[in-house]
Amino acid sequence: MSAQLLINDLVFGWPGRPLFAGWSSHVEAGVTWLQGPNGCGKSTLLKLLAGALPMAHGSARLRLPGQPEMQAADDPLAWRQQVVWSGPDGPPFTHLTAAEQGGLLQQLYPAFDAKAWHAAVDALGLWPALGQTVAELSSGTRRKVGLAGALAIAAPVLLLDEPLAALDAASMAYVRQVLETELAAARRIVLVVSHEPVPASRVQIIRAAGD
Ligand SMILES: Nc1ncnc2c1ncn2[C@@H]1O[C@H](COP(=O)(O)OP(=O)(O)OP(=O)(O)O)[C@@H](O)[C@H]1O
Repeated sequence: MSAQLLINDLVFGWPGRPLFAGWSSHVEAGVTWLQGPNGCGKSTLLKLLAGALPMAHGSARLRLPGQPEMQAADDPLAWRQQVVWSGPDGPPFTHLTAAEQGGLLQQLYPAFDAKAWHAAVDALGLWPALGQTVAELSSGTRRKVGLAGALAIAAPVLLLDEPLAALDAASMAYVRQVLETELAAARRIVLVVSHEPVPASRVQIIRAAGD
């Protein structure tokens, strides 16, 4: 059995904007590309799955080979160590340098892989940025620091929100190559929200409730 993410009866909306009204899905290992019109709730869905937003109702469960099933709500810390999210704004602690971000992730995530961090830093051209605080970096470089961190954690679930947006051509090619590798390995679950084409095993279309 490979990794499986099961979303059951998800209900969530923002005030005046219902998004999910009892939505269920079953995500297998491999790269799944989430598509849908602007504002349908793709980014919100990734935040819900990351545990950064509470569901109004429903559940997210993770099945990993040889391990007991986990539920997001049961142990939020354990969930976050298995489910890594990278958003378009870069890492949250902007007073830390890019190098310190790597150090922080190493302490937080047992699955942090220092070699993969250095490979991502190299490929994304981040060496000159390592000594600067995230707040001092351009928005594109900030995103790259967040992305390098997420790609360095060998967690069973990786959630990428617009990983290609605002990247230079070389960095885009690197992210696509990482996704190709994930596709070939198909060992973990990678969910990607992107308006740019990404290599993927399957596409899932999202529509907001009521649209
Ligand atoms: N923090 C928030 N507070 C209130 N409403 C929000 C918040 N975040 C998102 N929304 C609303 O929820 C809806 C879905 O937003 P979301 O960013 O998840 O959509 P999306 O499908 O990722 O859109 P896009 O393709 O434009 O990036 C939008 O109508 C948005 O305005």
